[in-house]
Amino acid sequence: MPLKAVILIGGPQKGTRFRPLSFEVPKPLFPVAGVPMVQHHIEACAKVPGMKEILLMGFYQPNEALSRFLVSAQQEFKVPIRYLQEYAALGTGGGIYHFRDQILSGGAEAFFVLNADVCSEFPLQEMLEFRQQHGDVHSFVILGTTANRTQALNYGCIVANAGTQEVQHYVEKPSTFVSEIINCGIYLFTPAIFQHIGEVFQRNQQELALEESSNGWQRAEVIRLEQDVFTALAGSGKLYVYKTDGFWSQIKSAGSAIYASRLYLNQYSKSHPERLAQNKPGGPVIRGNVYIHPTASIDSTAVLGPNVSIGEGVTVGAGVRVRESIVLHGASLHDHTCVLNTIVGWDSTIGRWARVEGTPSDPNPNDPYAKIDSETLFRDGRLTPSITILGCSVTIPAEVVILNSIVLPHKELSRSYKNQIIL
Ligand SMILES: Nc1nc2c(ncn2[C@@H]2O[C@H](COP(=O)(O)OP(=O)(O)O[C@H]3O[C@H](CO)[C@@H](O)[C@H](O)[C@@H]3O)[C@@H](O)[C@H]2O)c(=O)[nH]1
Repeated sequence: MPLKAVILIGGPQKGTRFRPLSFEVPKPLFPVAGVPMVQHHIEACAKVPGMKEILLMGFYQPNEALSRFLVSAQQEFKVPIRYLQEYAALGTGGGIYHFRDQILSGGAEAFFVLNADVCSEFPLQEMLEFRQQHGDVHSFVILGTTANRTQALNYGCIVANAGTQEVQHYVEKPSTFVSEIINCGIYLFTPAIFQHIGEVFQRNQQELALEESSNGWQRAEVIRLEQDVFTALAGSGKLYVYKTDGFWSQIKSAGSAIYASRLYLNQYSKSHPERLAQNKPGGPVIRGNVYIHPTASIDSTAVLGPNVSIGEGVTVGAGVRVRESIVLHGASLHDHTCVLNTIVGWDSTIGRWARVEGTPSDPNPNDPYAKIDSETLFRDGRLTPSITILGCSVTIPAEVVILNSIVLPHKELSRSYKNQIIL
């Protein structure tokens, strides 16, 4: 069956919780477990038999980093990959409606839509099989997972028929409890979805025609898949939920990128064992799952892991300790530095014996359904302790301690800092 996939990558003003990291590279290209965030999506889509094309859709200005990524991903996964740029943020449903002809070109009978800012096992084949078995082949499928009662409120909530899994109610980010089954932001649609989105478009247009406004047509094109389409489809016999027990997490904040890295590194032991560093004579000590880019230079007395990703051209000196961290390309960790729960930005330097440490925001390990909280930066007017982030080209002097801080790009620090945003 000819299939396509659309990955919703959003645009620049979103992803503010990702600052200062999103200054340098669009968030969808931020490396998670050693590869750009959306490469995990692309790899999963490319594996599905019949996948004809993968479309990245967003309102980023196409830039060199994005184009280079698309070219290399096409070669690696042997499937056409294109970027479709929205002229403005059209919402999660507006973009796919605007570009519907491109999505359906070549006779696609069904297509996946995936939010870029999630990490998952992407059980796409299972979603196809589920649709085959339940409902009819014309139905739409949402990937769902279980959350705890409080955290569910931060997601789209789904009430489904226990037998058929047909969606009966859909409420986006409800203010009171609706269901523990949440929307993972991964969907399987048929071309018929465009009739439903089209109805919303027409209604928007009629409503806006009554207002005096010159950009009415443009605003009618802004459509939210969740509130505008799913809520209306619930109970109509067309929308189903396929529940997964596989790993899944949102990637909203920088802290959740470290958590997502851990989930993907874990998966590598099955899917990409070659990407996991091994303990070798004369090599650094590896604890748990660690990714090291082949061009990185690591001293044999360094101790790395668990959950560490080391980028291209990074140098790690003698006696360095790194745990639960992402070190981006070109960074340099001088002898005996200690880096914990931190993202070290591109080309940053940490002086010898310095300690750079953050506080993890991991989900409660005693609750199997807990998700990571991508909380706001401030609570009660204070910076909440979270992972430490060094923007690109930051210089940390020798022998200082940087704790729970966010350092903006190109800063040269001269002393220790604790719980601060360093502008
Ligand atoms: N192309 C494009 N993409 C967009 C736009 N707006 C958002 N996106 C992309 O769509 C995805 C969803 O983003 P949000 O609109 O910020 O929603 P959310 O708070 O992440 O919630 C959504 O995802 C949850 C799962 O992670 C769901 O639980 C929830 O129901 C909803 O679908 C992200 O990958 C984002 O980049 C847009 O105008 N255009």
